[in-house]
Amino acid sequence: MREVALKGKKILILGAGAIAEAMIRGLTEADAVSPEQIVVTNKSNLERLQYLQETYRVSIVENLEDEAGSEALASADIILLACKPHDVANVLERIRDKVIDPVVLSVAAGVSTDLMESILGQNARVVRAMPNTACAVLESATAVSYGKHCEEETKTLAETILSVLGTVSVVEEKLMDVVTGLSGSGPAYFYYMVEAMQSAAENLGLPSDTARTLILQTLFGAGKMLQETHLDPNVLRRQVTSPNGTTMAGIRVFEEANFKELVERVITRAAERSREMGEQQASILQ
Ligand SMILES: NC(=O)C1=CN([C@@H]2O[C@H](COP(=O)(O)OP(=O)(O)OC[C@H]3O[C@@H](n4cnc5c(N)ncnc54)[C@H](OP(=O)(O)O)[C@@H]3O)[C@@H](O)[C@H]2O)C=CC1
Ligand SMILES: O=C(O)[C@@H]1CCC=N1
Repeated sequence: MREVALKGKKILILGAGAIAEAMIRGLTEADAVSPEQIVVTNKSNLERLQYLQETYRVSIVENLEDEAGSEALASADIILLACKPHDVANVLERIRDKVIDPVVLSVAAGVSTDLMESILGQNARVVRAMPNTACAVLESATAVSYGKHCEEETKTLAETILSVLGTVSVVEEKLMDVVTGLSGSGPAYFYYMVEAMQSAAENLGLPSDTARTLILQTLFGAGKMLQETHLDPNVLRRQVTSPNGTTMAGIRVFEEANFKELVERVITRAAERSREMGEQQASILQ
């Protein structure tokens, strides 16, 4: 089914940074898309393009204005927009007259389908997605919402690609900024926690390798417990928390520092930042 939907589709990726690489790696390693179906370009960093070409065997285009660039634009079935939010309007303006009705799948934080439609023309099929870098290992938590002109075929195509890379949740577009602050940025929150646990463990005398093994397996085990038992995290937490034991003592320190409130502030601020970046792009067009 997946092979049929993606078979022969040409994917042009505008942007060659962290998320583009994670998606390329996931799609090619899962064998969902062959490297010949993918063309990547960026603004100016040729070394980076060459690295992607050598690593994943994808094609690269240095300049969208030359013959190879024009050919890549005209033949693209899907344009994956993976540049920074502040480059989106400019990039879309440059390509709009050179593409032939592709599906535009944007992963840019904050940038609305309205904005993209207003640049590309009102019939453009525009998809706004928010994956995370775990695309690289096919474990992204991706959310998606659709522009006004996406019919079932476009939705199926987008969800087929994204579901290769992990889970896909369809959400109302007004929730995309929250999703961005939650699961788009989310891996970094867990990595930050791991960094903190690692340095605490080392400060308390554990060898670095041992600390890393213990922390990563604890993180992985907790995630698997949440997924496989379907129990509420609160229930699972209580199973670890013996009366008057070590966990209770540790959690009390979290509570004294208002940890839950802090996490809410973190996600609220990240969501707000997504909104701000979208508004900055919208204001350029006014
Ligand atoms: N990193 C993440 O975890 C996630 C990021 N995103 C979104 O993905 C997008 C990219 O993020 P990320 O990969 O981290 O960013 P990076 O800074 O790593 O990459 C940005 C890429 O965009 C390229 N670029 C800039 N201008 C143009 C242009 N005019 N035409 C083509 N390419 C261009 C840059 O090229 P050059 O190097 O030559 O300047 C670079 O390859 C952002 O919008 C972000 O919101 C979404 C989900 C997760
Ligand atoms: O930090 C960012 O802006 C991007 C969006 C989600 C994850 N990284």
